[in-house]
Amino acid sequence: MMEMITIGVLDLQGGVREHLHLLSQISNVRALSVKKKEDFNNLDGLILPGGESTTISKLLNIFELKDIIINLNKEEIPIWGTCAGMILLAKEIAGTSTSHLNLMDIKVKRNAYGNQLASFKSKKVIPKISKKELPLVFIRAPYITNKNKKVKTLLKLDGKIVAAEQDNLLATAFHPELTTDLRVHKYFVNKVKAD
Ligand SMILES: NC(=O)CC[C@H](N)C(=O)O
Repeated sequence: MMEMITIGVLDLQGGVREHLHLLSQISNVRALSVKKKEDFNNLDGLILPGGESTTISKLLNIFELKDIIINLNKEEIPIWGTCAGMILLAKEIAGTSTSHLNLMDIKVKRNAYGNQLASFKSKKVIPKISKKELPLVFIRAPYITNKNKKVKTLLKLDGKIVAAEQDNLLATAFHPELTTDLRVHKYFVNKVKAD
């Protein structure tokens, strides 16, 4: 029998259920919503969902969860941030001197597509994930404006980095959990298994 792996989805605000729903369709994965300190014990991977990064960050402080997530990263547990989750991972946020978890060597611009393009869909191949196009859903999305050499670009859209990876960390500006396509979740699951 294949070993089960446990993936937590940070459940403070935002698109939690959608991630849990997609993970529940992947075999040998136990998906949990995590919000209390003890929920973070024995996780093999963690997803930081989309939502509102400043709100999630405030709640992380209130529930004293930042150090717990920073420690998971020290243990090289795979962590995937989607949209607001990517902003939480970033070491720099354009236009402000604050950052949240301060884990990934990226600078992000929030709401980077402005009002007119606040939400849009696209399709692109992400060679490291699949040879066939993936559906991409962007909602008031950030993109990555700068990164250092440790960060590998997975996808650029119109010249802007919208998916990247740094060791155990994965960041996507878009929302695979709002599609029915499991490929990005499976990619993350494989990252967890390889860990
Ligand atoms: N869909 C999203 O997660 C949007 C992110 C949001 N604009 C933020 O800055 O936190």
